[in-house]
Amino acid sequence: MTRIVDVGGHAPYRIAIGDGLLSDGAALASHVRGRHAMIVSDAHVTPLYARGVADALQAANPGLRCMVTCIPAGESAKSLDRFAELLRELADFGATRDACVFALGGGVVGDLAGFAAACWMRGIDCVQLPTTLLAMVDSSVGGKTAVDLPQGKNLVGAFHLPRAVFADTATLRTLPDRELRAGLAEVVKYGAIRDAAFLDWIETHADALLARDADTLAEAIARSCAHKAAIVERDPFERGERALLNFGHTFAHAIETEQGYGGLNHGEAVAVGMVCAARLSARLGMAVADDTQRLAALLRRLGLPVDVPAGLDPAALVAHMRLDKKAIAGRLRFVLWSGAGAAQVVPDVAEAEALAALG
Ligand SMILES: O=C(O)C(=O)C[C@@H](O)[C@H](O)[C@H](O)COP(=O)(O)O
Ligand SMILES: [Zn+2]
Repeated sequence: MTRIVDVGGHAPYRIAIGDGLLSDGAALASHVRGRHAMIVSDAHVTPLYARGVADALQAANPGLRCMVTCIPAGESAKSLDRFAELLRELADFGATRDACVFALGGGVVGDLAGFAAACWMRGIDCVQLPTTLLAMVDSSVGGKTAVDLPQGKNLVGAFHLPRAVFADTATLRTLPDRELRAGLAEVVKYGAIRDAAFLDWIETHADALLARDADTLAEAIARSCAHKAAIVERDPFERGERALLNFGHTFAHAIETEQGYGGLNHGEAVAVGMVCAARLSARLGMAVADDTQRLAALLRRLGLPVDVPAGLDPAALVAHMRLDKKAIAGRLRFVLWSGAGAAQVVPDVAEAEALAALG
């Protein structure tokens, strides 16, 4: 069974979630307007799925020229250097404005390939083919594309909506456990910020999610995508409510940056960040400490970290937070929590409070 989530707005597109979608060459090829398809993938995913996608595309459209380009696995590939390399490859490939980039992989591939598609000839089509849970429930949807700088995560990027998203849930069978858990952190985020019943559901289904029960995972993906779609179609450029999707991310990005993108992965950092944000909310009187305990307990149960890694300099973390994209006029803004299902953006949080929330 394929689940569909439609994302409305000025350039609507469809998210398809189901088993075997990467083999559906006709569906994939229907999004290619011209003759060039570049499949961008990483060193883990390329050997598993890239040839299959290229063959499926070519079988559906024999006139198509397909190329596969492979980037190193891991967050450090989300760099300006890799970005420039992809642009050079698009040039060598002779990609014209009707070319299509297929981003086959996790969040790093999606963000990097999406950014290259956003910039090549001022914007070409991009189809997202997420192969990690995190990319399926979050990064492949909504059009945020970016690379990191040593000074901060996702600091250079563009909003560039995908033409379509195909989440082939068969790929989750080969996903390392750590990556599965990272994706669950973003799933928990949706329950935390806007759906108390979904948070209950995650608690009830935690074991099934960890055991990769196919139906339970597909339901979690579809419900997460529906939440994200509802927000990004109303606020594609993060002028308002989209910032709620950044719950936990001010702390998370600071940790990822301070660790040089080689420590916690994004989902793990978001887990820690959400607990810090919940603690901060309790300190500011918005939430009760029990809610923080409940969130931390669920994340722990899902195998995620909840404490800031030892040895990180709190002052350095706060310095990174000042370059957060939500900050205004140098003042810290956080997405804070009022308990299950409710969050809001709070401007001008005192540095001392942010420091204390690190735990
Ligand atoms: O789509 C969004 O909006 C989000 O904030 C979702 C986040 O989970 C995601 O990590 C996003 O890439 C963070 O964006 P940033 O603007 O904080 O760099
Ligand atoms: Zn995130």
